[in-house]
Amino acid sequence: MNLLDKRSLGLGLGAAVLACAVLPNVLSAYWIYLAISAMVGAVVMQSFGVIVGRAGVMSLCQMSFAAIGAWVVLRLNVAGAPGGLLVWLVLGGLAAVPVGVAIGLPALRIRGVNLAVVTFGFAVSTDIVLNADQFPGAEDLTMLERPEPFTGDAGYFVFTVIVFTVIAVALAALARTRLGLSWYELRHSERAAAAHGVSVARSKLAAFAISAFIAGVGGGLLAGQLSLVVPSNFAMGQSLALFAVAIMIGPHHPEGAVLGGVFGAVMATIMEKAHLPQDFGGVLFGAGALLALRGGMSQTDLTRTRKRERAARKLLEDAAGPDDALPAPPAPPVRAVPAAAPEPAGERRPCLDVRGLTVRFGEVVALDNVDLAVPEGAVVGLIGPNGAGKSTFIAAVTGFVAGYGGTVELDGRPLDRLGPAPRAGRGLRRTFQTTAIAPELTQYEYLTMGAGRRLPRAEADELLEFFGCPPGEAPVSIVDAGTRRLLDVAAAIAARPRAALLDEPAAGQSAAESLRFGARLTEVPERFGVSILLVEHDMELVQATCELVTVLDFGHVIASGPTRDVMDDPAVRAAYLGAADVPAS
Ligand SMILES: Nc1ncnc2c1ncn2[C@@H]1O[C@H](COP(=O)(O)OP(=O)(O)OP(=O)(O)O)[C@@H](O)[C@H]1O
Repeated sequence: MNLLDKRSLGLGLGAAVLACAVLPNVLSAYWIYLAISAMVGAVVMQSFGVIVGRAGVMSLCQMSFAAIGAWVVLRLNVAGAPGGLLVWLVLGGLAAVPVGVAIGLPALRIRGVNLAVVTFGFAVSTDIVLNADQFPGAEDLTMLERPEPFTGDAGYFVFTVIVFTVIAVALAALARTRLGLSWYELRHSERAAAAHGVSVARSKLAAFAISAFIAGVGGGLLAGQLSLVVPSNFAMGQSLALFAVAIMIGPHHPEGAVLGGVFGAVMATIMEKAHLPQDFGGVLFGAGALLALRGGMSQTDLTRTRKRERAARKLLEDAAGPDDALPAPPAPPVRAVPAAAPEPAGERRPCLDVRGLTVRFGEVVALDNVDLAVPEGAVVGLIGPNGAGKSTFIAAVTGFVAGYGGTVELDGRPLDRLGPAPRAGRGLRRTFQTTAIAPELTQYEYLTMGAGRRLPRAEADELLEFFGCPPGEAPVSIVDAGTRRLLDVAAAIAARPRAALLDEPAAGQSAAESLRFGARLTEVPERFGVSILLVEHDMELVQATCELVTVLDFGHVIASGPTRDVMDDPAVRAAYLGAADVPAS
């Protein structure tokens, strides 16, 4: 846990203790009631924080999950079930989970506005069902028994703060796990998450399940507050308004969840005092959400990211000394061939073996019967003009193209029936031409994500230094585009795959940086045990780095073999490189 996280946790726990000690003694009964409403709202906000704030999924039915939790708690109360409110809250949350998973299933195929429509449809259906009957206990006015010593309103406020804090601590711990980090990745790019071996389906369903559980607990807490709840407590309009608050504030951070809860609780009072219709509050939330969407970040994300950036900049300045902005990365010597190559690459066992790869996009034949092998411990180049099929090759080999012809084998095992995440799990990693790294993550977190395991600091530091990236505490948001590509490569290598397929990793770098990167790349097989396929337009980099090269043109292999031979091939020079562009070999 870094210093900022520790400080945030300490501050949060301190604030919770202070709120419990002070507020019940200074607030009037009316304001204590509102404070309970704010904390109940904050718990529901935490559920938005998981699904909307972290996973970036547009869910408009969180109040429906809350209604399930409330219903279960009230039913257990009426039945006089053992355990009391605390146990009933957990059962209410658990009852919402299968429904959350069922609602999450369409999210595996659809996203964005279409998914929002599906979840809103569920909210509407729940509204209809709830209005058809009363909540348990409403008919004979059965009051809900709160647990000792939280029976009074002041005590119940403390109870809600405790529940909120327990969930906040659990979520903070979860945020540091692979699942928690994968939600941030999903929010920015499902493809990038899959390339890191994340099962997008499992990760999304887990987000729905956990957020439904928390919303169910929130609904149960509301039942504990009111005893007699009515369908309008969970109306679809509430889900919509709270969704807007979530987008605006960012309830995936505890302070955002509390702020959202407070807004929800006091907005009606503020509107009343301002002689405005209550629905006007929803309009304000909507306007705030639009502003946040335009800015690309919620308010709490913005505040936290700025704080992290300030701390990281200071770290960088301290590391660089007075004269340099960034520490100069060590420059390993340029070598054309890995030192440990025991025999020419062409004669070594292929680690990745692709045979007869054919990909069609409608009438376009992007790849036609392409053979390519990456020998164990080699750096192999794949070059060709724009549109030749290089990125398609990487996409198909790593499982991002459904229905290709030919075979892909890693260490002799066929991968053709597997999707991207299992292929990554088997040891086949890739990077993308356009990086989509979540800017909220630190570099350490991103490397952990890529590694797919707990990454010791020393190992992460070694990787970052090796690829010339800033210190690991630096958030991705302050890392420039060129360095992000290197970070992407470092994250792929962190997984220690058998082979990494790199799509133009040096794009946007100066000639000197590119050569320095190439020098590092030649060391990768020996140092990290990873064979490399390098797609590049920079011919100097390819010549300095690759033992073997394959040239594609219009989806066909026009040459393949040792780099020097291929570069000297008149057909290659004529068809692609243009003799003048090729440095003399
Ligand atoms: N999803 C797609 N749908 C339809 N056509 C596609 C798709 N992806 C790629 N293509 C086509 O396949 C061909 C190969 O494209 P690809 O992006 O693989 O080339 P490339 O060699 O990587 O080019 P560049 O160097 O510009 O990245 C092009 O004609 C392209 O228009």
